[in-house]
Amino acid sequence: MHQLVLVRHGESAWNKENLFTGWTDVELSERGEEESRDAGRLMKEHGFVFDVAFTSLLKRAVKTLWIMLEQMDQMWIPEHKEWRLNERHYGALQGLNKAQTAEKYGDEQVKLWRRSYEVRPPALPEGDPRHPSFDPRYRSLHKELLPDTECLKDTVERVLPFWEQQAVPALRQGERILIVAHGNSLRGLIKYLDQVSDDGIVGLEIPTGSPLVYQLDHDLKPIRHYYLKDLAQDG
Ligand SMILES: O=C(O)[C@H](O)COP(=O)(O)O
Repeated sequence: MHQLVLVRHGESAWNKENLFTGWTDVELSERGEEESRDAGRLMKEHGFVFDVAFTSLLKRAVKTLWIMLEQMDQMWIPEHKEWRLNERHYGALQGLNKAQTAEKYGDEQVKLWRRSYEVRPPALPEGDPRHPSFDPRYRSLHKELLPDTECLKDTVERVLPFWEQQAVPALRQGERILIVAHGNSLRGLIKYLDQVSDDGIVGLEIPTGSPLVYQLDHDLKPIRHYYLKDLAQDG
């Protein structure tokens, strides 16, 4: 059996303000830092030990990882920062308030943008300074890889190469891995792991800062998954 733990970053400053975030690089809120400490303590209490960690290039995920590793006294393990684990790119919606956007475009349209599989939000305008091509952290990537908007399908398609080329080899070597990412990049990975349908994924929500444990069989197929908080509550 293989161990995989997925954690969505703790609450961010823009989660708190209910703003579309995507690739915007925002800090954790104080609550998000507390969630991260609690998650690290919980994993330590349950004896979780990791051999390698993966996270995105966005500080809300990186800091969540660091805070949890510090609580577990495992800051020494190798960590890999992967653009492919970044949150789904929300295009021109980034920075807009979700409630105000729903008032302007309607709840149904916003739900489609947020939770459907193949509906992309409006793209960033050409030359928008927020485009990833202006961000030095992506300078080594071919421009056609850099999104100006993404639907969940797009996100799945850029997360899966990470899964196949980075996570699978580590798991097959018996390494216990921790992945700290984002609500939608994790929805995309979970869709693949659990073979969730395009319709079924609409209802899947990932809470912030809550370790989700996957037990995988020899073929890396999920045997079971559970939130560690639920296990703790069940005693
Ligand atoms: O990018 C964001 O706005 C959040 O991280 C996730 O937003 P969502 O839950 O609206 O997809």
